[in-house]
Amino acid sequence: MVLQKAQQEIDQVVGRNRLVQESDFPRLPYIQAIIKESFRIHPPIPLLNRRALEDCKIGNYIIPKGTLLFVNLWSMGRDPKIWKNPLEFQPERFLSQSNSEIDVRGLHYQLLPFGTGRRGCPGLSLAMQELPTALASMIQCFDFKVTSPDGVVDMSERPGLSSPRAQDLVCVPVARCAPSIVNSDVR
Ligand code: HEM
Repeated sequence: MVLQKAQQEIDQVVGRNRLVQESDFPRLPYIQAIIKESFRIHPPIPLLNRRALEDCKIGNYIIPKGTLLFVNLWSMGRDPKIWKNPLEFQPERFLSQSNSEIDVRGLHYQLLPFGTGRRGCPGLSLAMQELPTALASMIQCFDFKVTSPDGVVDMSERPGLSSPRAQDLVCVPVARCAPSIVNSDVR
């Protein structure tokens, strides 16, 4: 299970006596893979758009000047021509030799959660500095008990600018570390 594997990684690298911190991130490849896999299957911004400034040809398509183009990140993330078992949440795919080089900085076109080029997201560095630590500390400190009767998290989405969930996620965080680690020395 993904959550247990992530907890194991954090327990091995950081332990439970101090809170995970930014400098731990390079030693937490599974957490990095979870973030990429989440971006692949649930891109926070599912469509990029561009307007063609001049006539151009992309593949076999003639794009006339002025055309509004949409890049559908959501469907690229679920395309079986690009990803094996695309509908399965498998962070391990980013640890395999063939995919381990793929990052989110706009150079690998199969995974563009922050867009790419001159209009790519200027908040990328801030987001990628904060996100891993926020996610890793939640995983380190809590188990998450799902409250639905069947124990399954419904990941379906409804239409919307930022891939909103169809059903709210309701779960109960259960502490797995002593509260004192929040005040532990940062080394
Ligand atoms: C997980 C976090 C984030 C994701 C997934 C994300 C994603 C994106 C995407 C896909 C775009 C469009 C890029 C393109 O068209 O090529 C964008 C644009 C933008 N983002 Fe983010 N973003 C995130 C966080 C942030 C943060 C933290 C900031 C600011 C502190 C920010 C500020 C902006 C701005 C100002 C633009 C418009 C850039 C332009 O049009 O030139 N974003 N973002």
